[in-house]
Parts: sequence; structure tokens; C-alpha cells
Amino acid sequence: MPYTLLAGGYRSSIAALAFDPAAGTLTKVSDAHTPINPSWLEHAPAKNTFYAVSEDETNGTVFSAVVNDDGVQVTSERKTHGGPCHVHVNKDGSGIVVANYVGGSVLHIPTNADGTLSTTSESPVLSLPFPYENSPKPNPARQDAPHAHQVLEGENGLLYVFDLGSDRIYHVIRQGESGLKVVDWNQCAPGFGPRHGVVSHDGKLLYVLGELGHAVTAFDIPSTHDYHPVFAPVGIIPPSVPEGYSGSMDAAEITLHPNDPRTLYVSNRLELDASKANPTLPPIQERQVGDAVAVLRLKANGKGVESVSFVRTNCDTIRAFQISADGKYAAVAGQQNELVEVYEIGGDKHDQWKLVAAAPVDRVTDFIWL
Ligand SMILES: O=C1O[C@H](COP(=O)(O)O)[C@@H](O)[C@H](O)[C@H]1O
Repeated sequence: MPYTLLAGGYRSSIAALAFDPAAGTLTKVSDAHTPINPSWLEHAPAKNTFYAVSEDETNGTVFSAVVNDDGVQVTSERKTHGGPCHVHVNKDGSGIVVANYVGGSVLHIPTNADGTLSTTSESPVLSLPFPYENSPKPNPARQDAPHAHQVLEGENGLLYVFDLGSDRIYHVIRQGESGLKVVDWNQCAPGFGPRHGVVSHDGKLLYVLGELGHAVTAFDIPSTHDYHPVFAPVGIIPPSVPEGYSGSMDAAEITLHPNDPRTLYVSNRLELDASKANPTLPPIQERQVGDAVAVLRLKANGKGVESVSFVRTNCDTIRAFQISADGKYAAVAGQQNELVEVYEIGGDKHDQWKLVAAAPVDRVTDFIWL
């Protein structure tokens, strides 16, 4: 059965790609104009409807869109009052919450029954606290201010807001129709830079990816700022990167296999630029063809990592990868080399990926599988 993928990124359109597993083909069927830099996409409850941020450091927006045979059509758009990088869709279908990386804030916008964004209502912008305001920043270049990077929903509407700038995952609740309030947080190690996370299948653990720490850790659910991680950070840099080069790499995406609570995938970025970014170190001799996805095999109780292996792709700078809902395929994009690849996921631990289709698409930073 053919699959459809939508690909957004640092471009001014969203591409619809048809993936036919039987034929081994990935074909661009449309590429419809949208607001600039549709860099993150999320499904809406209504079929063939989705939301995306339009990433701009000062004039960011979020928009709703539908997709049909003619491609993507934008149906509504709102300002986010910051530079957005992620949009979350409330589980109860009541609205969306945007994470503004630039501005370090979150904003709730209710949605209408047809999936469009309300034009009359939104929460006040919730600016995240900044614990490093009057103290040395662990990573001054990246932690100059709060930087909200993802909003993830747990149970009972609790929102986890990953703040790369503050080394915290804020716990945020909704108040009234659309207010937002910080009620607690999980504290990561200084300089960890929490970017994205995922809740374990049983809902008991929050796995957290540190973009700046190049590692994964986890917190109990529920837990408060007094809790320590349930395991120390486990690195995700491939062995092909010699000691000392990791500082110029940025981890990006984390996801669990949908049918296997013990297999966690994490993407690396910028391995191909590592020599250029570290001119004082001896150049890396063995040049890779693309970045690697780390496969973390979790312990049976989820509270530790048994092993880390790597899948080598041909994609340069993997900001985007998404697993199909049936768990059979991984779509991976190279933001810098204009390449989208689809891998078939095999092996009893879902750690064997076989390249089955590819297509050129420029500057892709996120997908959704329809
Ligand atoms: O510095 C910035 O980084 C963020 C995040 O980019 P990413 O590639 O690490 O996801 C971006 O949203 C923002 O526009 C930019 O100023």
C-alpha cells in the first residue's frame, strides 16, 4: 500500500511525497506554496488537516492547512509573538501550543471545529523563567536566554516544555480557556540543552535528548525539580567522530519505535562538517557519507540503556526523521544535502535499517506521515 509523507523545512512550500514500498519509489507529487520556513508539522485531529510553524526569528506564525490531491492549502494563520520552532496539538482537540525558540515562550491558541485557528482568542504569551539570568551560562553561545524547543503532553493535560537555554523541562498547565502557567520543572545537568523528549509507552518515564550534551537521560513521571534523572546521560555520538569533535555536533530528534517500548532512536547532525568546525584539531581522515541515527536499546524496565548502535545514512544534518505509524519505515532528511531517504526497519530489536527509496527534496527539517 502506498504511503504519503508531507515534508516541510527551510523553504517556502510543503512537499507531498508518495512512497510505494512495492516499487521502491519515493516521488514528489506536489510542492505547494506556504508561509516561509514551515519547519515543524503536526497532525490535527481532523483527517488530512495539520498545523505548521512558519519559522522567522521576529515575525513567526503558526498556520493550519489541509492536504488533498492538489497538495497543501493553508486555511488559517496566526502570529506566535516570537520565533517558533515547534507546535503541539492538544490531545483533547481544543487547541495548539507553540514553542517560541526565539523569545523563550509558549502560547496557546484554541482551534475551531474545522481545525482552523481561532481568530478571536489566545493565551497571554508565557515567557519562561531564566535561572541563568545572573549567573555564568554553561554554554554562553547557546544558553544566552530561555529557548523553548518542544511542547509534549503527558497525562491530564500536563505539558512538558523543553527549554534548551535553561537546562530545564518546565511543567506547564492550562488554566481556564487558554491560560498557561509553570508549576514545576525537571532539572538537567548544566549545559545539557534539553531539546526534545518522548514519553515511554507505559507513561512512567520521560526520555530527554540534550542537543548540547549529545546524550539521552530520563526522568520519572511524575517527578519534580527535586528529582534526579533515573539514569546518567548516555552519549549518542557515533564512534566515527574522534574525541574532541563532538562540541560542533547538534543532536536533533528522538523517538520511540511505536511497537517496541525498548527501542529509542536519536538523530545526529553536522558530522560531515566536524573537521571544518574544529580547525585546530587534526582533520578527520575517514569521511562519512551522511549523519548517523543512534539506536538505544533500553533495559526491560526502561530505566537504563543496554546498548547503543548506529545506522549510517546518506543524509547530511538529520533534523528530521519520523517513523511510520505501523513501525515499518523511517523517513530521514538531510537538511544540507537536499535528500530524503526511506528505510525499512527490521531486526528483532528494530535496529536494522535497509534503504528502500530516496528522492531529492531541499532543506527538509520535519515530516508527517499521513
Ligand atoms: O538559533 C536558532 O536555532 C533554532 C533551532 O534550530 P534547530 O535547527 O536547532 O532546530 C531556530 O528555531 C532559530 O530560528 C534559530 O535562531
